[in-house]
Amino acid sequence: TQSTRPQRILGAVQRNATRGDPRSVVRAIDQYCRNQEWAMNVGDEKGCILDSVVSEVNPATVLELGTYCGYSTVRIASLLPPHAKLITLEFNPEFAVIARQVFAWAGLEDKIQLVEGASGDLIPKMKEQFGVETFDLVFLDHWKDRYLPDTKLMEECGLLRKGSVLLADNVICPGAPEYLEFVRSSPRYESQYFKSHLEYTKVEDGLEKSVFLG
Ligand SMILES: O=C(NC/C=C/[C@H]1O[C@@H](n2cnc3cncnc32)[C@H](O)[C@@H]1O)c1cc([N+](=O)[O-])cc(O)c1O
Ligand SMILES: [Mg+2]
Repeated sequence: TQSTRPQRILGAVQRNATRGDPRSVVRAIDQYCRNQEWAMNVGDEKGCILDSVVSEVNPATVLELGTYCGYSTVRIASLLPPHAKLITLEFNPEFAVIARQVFAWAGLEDKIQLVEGASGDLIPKMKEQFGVETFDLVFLDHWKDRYLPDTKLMEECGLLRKGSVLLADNVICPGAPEYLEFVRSSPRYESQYFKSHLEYTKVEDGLEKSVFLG
């Protein structure tokens, strides 16, 4: 039977990456998606911006919305301090199965908690079910029309504190216009645009970093 794109990405990791070496997993996925088959990973160019924001924030608690194959999850987790926690939400069970194997190959299972379900349902349960107070960093990379409603939901659920950083992928392509308008005009956020390119292409895209001011 025909394999799926996530299955082929996992195959590229298992063939080309070194077990327990997260950076080799990231490199294997980038090489496969640049040379063989495009996929919606944040990619190597925007990934460097992601790395710099993660290093600057040095978060103890991270929330990722939209795991897909786990490329950005591995990229973030590989930079976290020893006792930091990364929770990633994914509602497609097939993608979750692949992502868990990618985390295992990278040797990062202990740092990453993948929770299967829809962000809109899971965000209100974060405190009670997952013992989270607030998130130091949130990486938004799920359906673009969910960025704004989920941000408002995180605020309402008290999951953001003064200084929490939201980092959103694809604010230009495919685009998240309502989200961008909100974080750039709201007095409760200090926003900054990092211009880059859509993964593995020359098309403009970028990341928007928004600090919650409380
Ligand atoms: O569409 C894009 N991303 C959507 C990502 C979606 C991923 O997040 C999950 N998800 C969605 N809502 C969810 C709610 N809750 C949990 N998981 C969820 C989906 O099951 C998928 O694994 C995209 C598209 C392009 N592009 O060039 O077309 C480029 C990119 O970088 C992209 O990120
Ligand atoms: Mg993306």
